[in-house]
Amino acid sequence: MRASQQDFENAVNQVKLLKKDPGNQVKLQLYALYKQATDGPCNVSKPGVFDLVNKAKWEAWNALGSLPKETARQNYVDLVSSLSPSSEASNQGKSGADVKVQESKDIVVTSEDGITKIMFNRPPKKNAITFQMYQDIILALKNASTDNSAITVFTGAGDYYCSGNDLTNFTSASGGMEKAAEGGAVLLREFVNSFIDFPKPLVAVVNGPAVGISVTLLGLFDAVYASDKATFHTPFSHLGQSPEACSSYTFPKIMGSAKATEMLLFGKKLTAREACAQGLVTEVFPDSTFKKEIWTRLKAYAKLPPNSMRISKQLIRKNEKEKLHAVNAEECSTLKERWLSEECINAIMSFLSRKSKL
Ligand SMILES: CCCC/C=C/CC(=O)SCCNC(=O)CCNC(=O)[C@H](O)C(C)(C)COP(=O)(O)OP(=O)(O)OC[C@H]1O[C@@H](n2cnc3c(N)ncnc32)[C@H](O)[C@@H]1OP(=O)(O)O
Repeated sequence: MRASQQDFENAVNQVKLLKKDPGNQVKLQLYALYKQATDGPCNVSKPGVFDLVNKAKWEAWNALGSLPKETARQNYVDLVSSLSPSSEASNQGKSGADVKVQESKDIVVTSEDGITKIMFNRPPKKNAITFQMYQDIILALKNASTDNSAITVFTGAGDYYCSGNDLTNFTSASGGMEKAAEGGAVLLREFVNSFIDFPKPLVAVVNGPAVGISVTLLGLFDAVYASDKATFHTPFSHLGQSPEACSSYTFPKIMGSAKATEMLLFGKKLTAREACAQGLVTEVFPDSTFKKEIWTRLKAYAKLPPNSMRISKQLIRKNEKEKLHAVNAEECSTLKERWLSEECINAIMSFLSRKSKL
């Protein structure tokens, strides 16, 4: 539900009652969202180089670009609610530990050391993504885009990074396959849009095998670090499906069309080192030292000036955004048809009756 003007005014009053100083980064974000929600895009000239405080405020406001007033109002309300007395109280006494910022069973979101971590947490099902998890991730990314972290990281709990879409999503949905396919396409489009538009550095820490949509999404990440135990598998033809998450565009661009064809059409599974050689993965680490090395590195990256990283990402992504949104829309409408095809229904039934495994 969208935040009303009254919700916004309540949030403005709530900020004045905060017992704990939320820190400069959050205060700047609150200021920027407030100005955007009330005055719209930044319309004043940049303060001089020695006017440090006003310059930082101006930069935070200006970084919001043409964000609509209603979205800024909503983000302000969400940010304040994450700082509310109840979350203040629950965060107390937890220094040194990850602070949980979103309650959800299968997606765990924590924030510490300038890093918001979003973890697939369904190890008994190899972290397969349910409809609820797609929604939880959309919310987690929305919150992470305005929280006080510098970078956002995805990883998986247990031995898998993620086994892709939960293949029971369609068969267990009420209202029949057609309705489920229609709803699935709308959800998928919104889900992928939230990756296309995510404003901060987005990093994947791929701890183990990755399948389907958890692989295709990597083309929208800014960096991908993998354990040497990770594998990358997109068996869309085996499943009677077609590529998603803009991979029909990003994969040929990243690895060339011949290599992308082997993955997206023929379902060739890549090792971490092969994926690195194709440019899908940034760097591979031995599994024994993976976690230690990667978190040390990410904590150092998270100390870099956050506005600078965000602005650089914006420059890199700016010219691609329109194209990515168009590709996403087309892939989703193609998939909606595919999910109703005999090829796809047979493949899912076959998996569910345990006749087939990847
Ligand atoms: C609405 C948006 C839609 C977006 C569309 C995206 C497309 C895709 O993501 S396509 C990719 C879909 N994923 C798969 O096809 C993977 C299917 N799973 C497997 O082939 C195997 O489970 C595995 C190779 C991942 C692991 O094999 P392993 O022998 O090690 O373990 P299992 O005993 O098979 O798995 C344990 C447990 O987990 C369940 N499970 C694993 N993956 C999925 C899945 N994707 N969907 C549903 N359930 C999954 C598996 O059934 C087992 O459950 P039980 O213990 O209850 O039998």
